[in-house]
Amino acid sequence: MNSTAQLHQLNPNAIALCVLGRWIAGRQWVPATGGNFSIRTSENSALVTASGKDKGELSPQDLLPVSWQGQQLSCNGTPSAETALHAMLYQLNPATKAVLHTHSVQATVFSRLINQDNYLFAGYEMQKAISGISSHEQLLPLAIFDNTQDIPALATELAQRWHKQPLQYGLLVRGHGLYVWGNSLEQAKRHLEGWEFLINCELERFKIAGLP
Ligand SMILES: CSC[C@@H](O)[C@@H](O)C(=O)COP(=O)(O)O
Ligand SMILES: [Zn+2]
Repeated sequence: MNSTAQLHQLNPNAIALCVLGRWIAGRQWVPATGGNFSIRTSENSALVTASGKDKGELSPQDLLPVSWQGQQLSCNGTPSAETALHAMLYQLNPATKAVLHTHSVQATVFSRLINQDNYLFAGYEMQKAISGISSHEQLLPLAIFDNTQDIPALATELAQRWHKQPLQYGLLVRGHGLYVWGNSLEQAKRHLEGWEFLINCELERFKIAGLP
């Protein structure tokens, strides 16, 4: 490992991200090496989890320095297979400091029950867990994208949709999982819990009231 990589991994946020990974894994949201995480280190770089790692057992050396120029990524190692989506989220909003991707059963099932490319949450106090939302009466959209193994294509689609309407700190990939982000690691964690809570509420409601 070169000295720049070692310096990045001494970043206190790198340790905080490893700790958060254990917390997320404890909720069964990253089974079987699923999911990936990153924290921004500069305008055009981030530490990204190495591909194929158990995200509940990360140590700082599992966070790889990645930099980007548009869709061009560079890294001395094999970062997450979904790094292009992280890089796109950082490029779409310079304030974004952390990105978390999870594979909870609930988010995965919910994403398969919704055929539209957006689902509107309304009426939940917990919508206020998402930054910018101040009332349960405010509509809160969650964007849903079809899954693909072509992650650069998904990143391009994300950018196209974002330019029409910026997303609200979360998106679902159908049959795959949830992405959340935030202006700090703590905010990204709050968005993760918030979106998971809202998705669970709607799933419970569908069981009683039927699908929308
Ligand atoms: C367990 S397969 C899941 C992967 O295909 C992918 O969706 C994922 O989230 C983890 O990939 P990774 O390359 O480890 O970041
Ligand atoms: Zn994934």
